[in-house]
Amino acid sequence: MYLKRIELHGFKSFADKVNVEFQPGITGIVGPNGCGKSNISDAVRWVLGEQSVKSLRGSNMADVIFAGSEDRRAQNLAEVTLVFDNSDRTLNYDYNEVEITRRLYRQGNEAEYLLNRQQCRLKDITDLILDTGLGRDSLSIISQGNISNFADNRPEERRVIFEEAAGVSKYKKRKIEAIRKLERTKENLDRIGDIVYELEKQITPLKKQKEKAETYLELKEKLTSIEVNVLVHEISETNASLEELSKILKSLNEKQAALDAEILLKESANDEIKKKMFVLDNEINALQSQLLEAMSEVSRLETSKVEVDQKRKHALESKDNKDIAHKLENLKAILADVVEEYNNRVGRLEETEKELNDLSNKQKKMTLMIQEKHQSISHLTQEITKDKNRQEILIDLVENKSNYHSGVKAVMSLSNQNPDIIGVFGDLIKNDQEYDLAISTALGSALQFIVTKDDLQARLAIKFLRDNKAGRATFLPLETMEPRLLREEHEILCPTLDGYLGVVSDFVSSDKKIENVILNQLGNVILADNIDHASEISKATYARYKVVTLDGNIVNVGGSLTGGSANKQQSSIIQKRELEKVKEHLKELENKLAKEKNELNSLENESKEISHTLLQKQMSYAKLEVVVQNKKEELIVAKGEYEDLSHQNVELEDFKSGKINNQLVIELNEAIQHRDQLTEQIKSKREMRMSYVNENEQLENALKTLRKDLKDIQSQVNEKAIASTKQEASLNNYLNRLSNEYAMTYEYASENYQEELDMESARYEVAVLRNEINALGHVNLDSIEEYEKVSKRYEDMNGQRLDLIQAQDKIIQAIDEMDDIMVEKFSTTFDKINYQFNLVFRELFGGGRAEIKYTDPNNILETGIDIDVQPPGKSVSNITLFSGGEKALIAISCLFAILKVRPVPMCILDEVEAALDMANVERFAKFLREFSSQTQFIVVTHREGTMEECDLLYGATMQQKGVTKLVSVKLEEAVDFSNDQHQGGV
Ligand SMILES: Nc1ncnc2c1ncn2[C@@H]1O[C@H](COP(=O)(O)OP(=O)(O)OP(=O)(O)O)[C@@H](O)[C@H]1O
Repeated sequence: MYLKRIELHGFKSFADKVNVEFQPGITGIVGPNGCGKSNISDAVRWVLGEQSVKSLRGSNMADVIFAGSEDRRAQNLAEVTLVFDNSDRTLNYDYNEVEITRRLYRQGNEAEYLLNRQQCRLKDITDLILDTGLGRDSLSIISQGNISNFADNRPEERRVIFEEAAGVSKYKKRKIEAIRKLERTKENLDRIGDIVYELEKQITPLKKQKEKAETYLELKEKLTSIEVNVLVHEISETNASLEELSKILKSLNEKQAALDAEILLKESANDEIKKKMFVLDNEINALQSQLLEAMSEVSRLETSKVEVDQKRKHALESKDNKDIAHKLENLKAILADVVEEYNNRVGRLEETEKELNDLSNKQKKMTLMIQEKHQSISHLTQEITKDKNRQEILIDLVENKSNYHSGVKAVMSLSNQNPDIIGVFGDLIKNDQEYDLAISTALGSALQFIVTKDDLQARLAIKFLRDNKAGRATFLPLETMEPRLLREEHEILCPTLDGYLGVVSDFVSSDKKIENVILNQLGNVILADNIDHASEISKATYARYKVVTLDGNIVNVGGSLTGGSANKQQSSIIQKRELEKVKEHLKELENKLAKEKNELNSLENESKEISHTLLQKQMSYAKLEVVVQNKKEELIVAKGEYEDLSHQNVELEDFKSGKINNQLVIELNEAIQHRDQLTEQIKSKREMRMSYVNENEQLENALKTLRKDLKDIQSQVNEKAIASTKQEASLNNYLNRLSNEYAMTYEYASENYQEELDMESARYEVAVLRNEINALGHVNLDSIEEYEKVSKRYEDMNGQRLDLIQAQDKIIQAIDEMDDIMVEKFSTTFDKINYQFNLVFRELFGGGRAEIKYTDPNNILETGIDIDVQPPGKSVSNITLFSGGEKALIAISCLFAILKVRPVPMCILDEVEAALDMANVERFAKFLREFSSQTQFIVVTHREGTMEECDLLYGATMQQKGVTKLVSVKLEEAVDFSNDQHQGGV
C-alpha cells in the first residue's frame, strides 16, 4: 500500500485545488520557510481523523479553512482527499484504490468524512486504518516537534509510540470498550441486584398472604354451596308464607271496606238526625224565650189593668184638679227666675274668660321683650369684654411699649433719670387721623428712633446697649439734625401737580424743639392722594423724593414702588389711634348697657303686676264656674218638677175619660192569645224532637255493633300485616345476602343450588364456616395474583442477574486475555526494538551503545519507557541530558529501530533531520533509502543530503502571495529552489 495522491482544496494555504501525485520510494518536498510544506503533513493528519486543533497548529477547527490573502478572498470549505493504492489489500477494504476524504464547512463548523466518495463516520475511518501503521498516533507522520518531544517527553508519554508499534492499540481500545461494558454490566447487575433484593423482601409476606387467601377462598366456596342452598330454601318458604298472608289480608281488607261503608252510611244518617234535633232545639229555645216574654207581658198588662182600674176609681173620686193647675203656675214663675239667674252668671263667666285671655297674651309679649333685653345685654357684655381685651393689649403696646425693640426699651428705661434722652420719635409727634397710614409708612422703622439732646448722649446710650448686650437702637440727636427739604424748584412745581397734598412734615405737630428732627425725617417726603398721582409726582421730581399716599403706598427714592396691605400693628401711631377708638367705643357700649339694664328692670316690674292681676282673675273665674254649675242644676230640677206636674195633669184627664182602661183591655187580650199560640207551637216541636231521639238511639246501637266488628277485623289486619312485614324483612335479608355476598339473584341461585339438605345441620355448618372465615382476619385476595406476578418477576430478574454475572465473568476473562496478549505483544516488540535500537544507534553514532528500559517492569501494561545511551567516548546518560542535535539523532535512531521491527506503509517526515550536522544528515538519508523498499517516505526538508536521496522532488512556492503551489523539480533545481528562496525568504 502507498499514498498515490493528495487532493487539497481550500485547506490552509492551498486556496486552489491542488493534486499532488506520489509514488513508492522517497518523495521530497522542498521550499522556503512559510510556503506551506508542513500544511501537507497537516492535511494528511487531518484526513486521518486528527481532532486536536493544537496539533493542527490552530486555535479552532475552522482555522484549517483558507483564511484569504491580500489578493484572495477566504474560502468557506476545506476539503482534502488521500488516495491510497490498496492492491495488496493492506487496508481491509475490497478496492484497489481507497479514497479517504474529510470536509469542513466554515458555516456550522461541521465535518464530513467520505470513504470512496461515500459519506461515512470517523469511526469507520479509524477502524479501517487501525493497526495498519497509519493514523495520528502512529509513526506515519513525524514532525520536528515529535522528534524533540520524543526526547523530552515523560517516560509514560513515550510509551504510546511503542504501543502503536507493538500493535496493541487495537487491544487497548477493545479493552477500554470491555471495561466500559464491564462497568455497564456492573451497574445493571447492581440495579437488578437491588430489584431482586426488593422482590425477595416482598415475596415471603406475600406468600403468607396468598396462602391465607387461598384458605379463605376454599372456606368461602364451601360456605357458598351450603349457604346458598339454605338461602334458597328460606326464600322459597318465606315466599309461600307471604303469599298465604297476602290472601288472608285481602279477604280481611274486603270485610273492613264493607264495614267502613256501612258505618259511614249510618253515621251520616245519624248526623242528619242530630242536625235536625239541633235545629229543633234552637227553635224551641227561641219559642220558649218568646213565651217567657209573652207571659211577662200578660202579667204586666194584668198588673197595669189593676192599677188603672184603681187610678180611674181614685180620679173619679178626686176633687183637687185645681191644686195641680195652681202649682203649675207657681212652678212656671220659679223656672223663669232660675233661667234668668243662670243666663246672668253665664254672661259674667264669659266676660271673665275674655279678660283672662287678654292678660295672658300681654304676659307672653312681656316675656318675649324681657328675653330680647337679656340677649341684647349679653351681646353688649361680650362686646365690652372683647373691647376691654383689645384695650388691654393696646395699652400694653402703647403705654408699656411692649412691641418696641429691646434696645429702644432699654434706653427708654433710662430716660426717667436722664432728661437728655428726649423720647421715642413716634411718641413725640401728633397728627390728624386721616394721615395715620401715610405718616406711619413714611417713617417706617424711624418711628422707634430715639431723640436725644446731642450726639454725646446718643453715643453714651449706644455704649450702654453694647455694655449690657441690651440690643440696638437708632438715635436722632437734636443738635446735629439738619432739616431735609424739597428743592426750591420742586417746592414751586409740586403744588401744581395733580394729587399733591404737601410735604409730610406739614401734617405733623410736635414740641417746637424737635422741629428739626421732623424736618430731617419728613421734610422731603411728599404726600399724595393716591398711588397713580404719587408715581407721576415722583417722575416729575426725577424720583428724588419718597412719595407716600394716604392709603400707605410708597414710591421710593429712585422710583421703586412699595405697597399692598400694610401691617397696621407695627405702627405706634396707628396703635395709639386704635386705643383712642377702642376707649371711645367702650364708653358708648357701657352707656348702652346701662340703658338696656334700666329698661329690663321696668319691663320686669310691669310683668310682675300683670302676673298678679292674672292670678286674681283666674281665682274669680274658678269661683264663677262653681256658681254657674249650681245654677244649672237648680234649673234642671225646676224644669223636671214642672214637666212632671204637667204630665200628671194630662194623665188625670185620660183616667177620668176611661180612654186608658179600654186600651189596656185590648192589649191584654192580644197578649194572652199570643202566649197560647206559642205554648202550642212548643208542644208540637217537642213531640217531633222525641221521635228523632228514638231514631238516633237505634242508629247509635247499630253503629256500636258495627264498630266493634271493624275493630276486630282491624286488629286481625294489623297482626297479619306485621307478620307479613317480618317475612318481607327476612326475605329482603336473604335476598341481600344472596346478592351482596354471593352476587346471585334468587332465580339464578334456585336454578343452580337445589341440593336437598337437612336445614338444621346446614345452618349449624354455615355458622361454623363463618367463624372460621372471621378467624382468618384481614384477607388480601389480590395477594394471589400479586404473588404470581412478583414471583414471576423475581424469577425473571434472578435469571437476568445470573446471566449478567456470567457475562461479567466473561468480560473479565476477555480483559485478562487481552492483557496477556498486550503484555506478550508489547514485551516482544519492546525487546526487538531494544535490540534494533542499539544497532541503529551504533550505526548513526559510529559506535557506543543504547538501550530502552521499562520504568516499571512489574507493570508492563502501564510502564513508562526510559532511554539510556552511551555515545562513543562518553559515559552512559539518560536521553534528556544530551544536546539538541544528539537528542534528535537518538530519537531518529529509535524511529528507525521501530520501523525495522514494525514497518509502516507510509511515513511523512517533516524536517526531522533539521538539527543534524551534514555527516549525520547523510547517514539519515542512507537509512531512508534502506527503508524505502518497505515504506513510502514523504520528506519535508531543507537539507541537501536528504534531497539527494529523493526519487521525486516537489518544490512548494507562493507565486501568488499566501497561496501554495507545488511544482515538480529536479535535484539541482530543488537545491537552488530551497537555498535561493531559503536565503531570500518568502
Ligand atoms: N487557514 C489558512 N489560510 C491561509 N493561509 C494559511 C492558513 N493556515 C496557515 N497558512 C499559511 O501557511 C503558511 C505556513 O505553512 P507551513 O508551516 O506549511 O510552512 P513551511 O513551508 O513548512 O515553513 P517552514 O519551512 O518554515 O517550516 C503560512 O504562510 C501561513 O500564513
